Amino acid sequence: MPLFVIYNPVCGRGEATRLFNDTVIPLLKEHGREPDKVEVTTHAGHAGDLVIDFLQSAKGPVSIVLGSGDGTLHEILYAFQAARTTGYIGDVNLALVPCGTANALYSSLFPPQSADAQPDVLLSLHMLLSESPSTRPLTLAITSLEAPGGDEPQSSISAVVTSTALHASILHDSEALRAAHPGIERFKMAAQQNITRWYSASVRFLPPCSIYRATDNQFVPCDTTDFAGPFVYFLSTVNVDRLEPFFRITPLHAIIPPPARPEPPTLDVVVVRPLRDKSIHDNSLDSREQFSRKCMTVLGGAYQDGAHVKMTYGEGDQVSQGGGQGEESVVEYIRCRGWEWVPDSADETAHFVCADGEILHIRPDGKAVCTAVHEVNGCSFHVYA
Ligand SMILES: Nc1ncnc2c1ncn2[C@@H]1O[C@H](COP(=O)(O)OP(=O)(O)OP(=O)(O)O)[C@@H](O)[C@H]1O
Repeated sequence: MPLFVIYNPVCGRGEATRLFNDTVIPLLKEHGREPDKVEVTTHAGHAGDLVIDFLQSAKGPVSIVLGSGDGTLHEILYAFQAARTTGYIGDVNLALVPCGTANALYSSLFPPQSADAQPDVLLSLHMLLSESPSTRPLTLAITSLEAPGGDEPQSSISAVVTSTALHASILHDSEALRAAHPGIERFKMAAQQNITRWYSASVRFLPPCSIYRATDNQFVPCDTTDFAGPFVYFLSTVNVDRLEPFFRITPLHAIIPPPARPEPPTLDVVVVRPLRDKSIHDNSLDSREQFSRKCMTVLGGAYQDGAHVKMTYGEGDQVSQGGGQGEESVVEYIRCRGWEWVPDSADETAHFVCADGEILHIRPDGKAVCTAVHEVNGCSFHVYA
């Protein structure tokens, strides 16, 4: 199978060049796998062009060793989506070498054992080099931004996360902090800036659609697929149970995995709506500050191995950890084929959508429609794991 090696020299802490020259390429050669091509990205968007160029010369399935974070993978998928016809129909098999900041996909496939242990970044590559390599198919999420006026919708694609509300605002604001804070602390700083904000929008989930019931630890059919706002948190993932090695925001993806192909692909969605809290009666600053404290506790549960999915509204200001019978869960955890997010025209910040770190803007009176798919333009993606 043709082998392409590509890495982003500036992602994460800028260590990919050393890792590839000292370790990855020598390891491939030791195993008799001389790459057909080795490329280094030189600018944003370059990875997509390089991969499409390589595939145009390939006849069948290819293997790609990708040294990057999730953003570079997003660019490759985006290039496939934008190209419409790449001339290539087949499988792309990726060996991920995590070099980025968050590495959500890699750390979901290979969860770290402890925060102290140095992560092994070569596990996907070792699988490619093993005698019987196995791969897992990726589900992709296509987001279309539709607006009145008949213009062709703008669209994007994710292999990790598609979000609105707090998470999209955090990603939007954290870009401005990237130069001064290259590590993941910039996400926490941006979270502080946005934690009291509520987002006015309505949502429709696309079937099949089920909701997690913590009391008996299973998904059950949704009573309704229409959710009214305001929202604090609205985030969907594919392929991952975490966005950082220890931020396990959609843990059920791993604990109760979605059905395998040929079943329709699904997204896992985490929703927090403040007006479900019986102690909140209005959207005054006091109420938003009161709710923000609960929200921090609940989202902090993602750092405790995904404990947030079982948290319930307790007495007054309290959030209960385990959740008692009859207590309302704070998080609504939905598994569905897709969703439509319709922001209120007056709420500017509700118009941001994040697709694997790329920030999209819903146009006035428009909406975002996100749908899970198995392939893009005749091509399906797999990762060695
Ligand atoms: N040579 C380059 N110079 C500047 N930017 C580049 C270059 N090559 C790629 N890029 C850009 O770097 C961005 C960041 O890369 P990537 O997302 O892979 O890493 P990250 O942001 O550090 O990690 P993560 O996405 O896991 O948080 C990509 O979106 C890409 O556009």
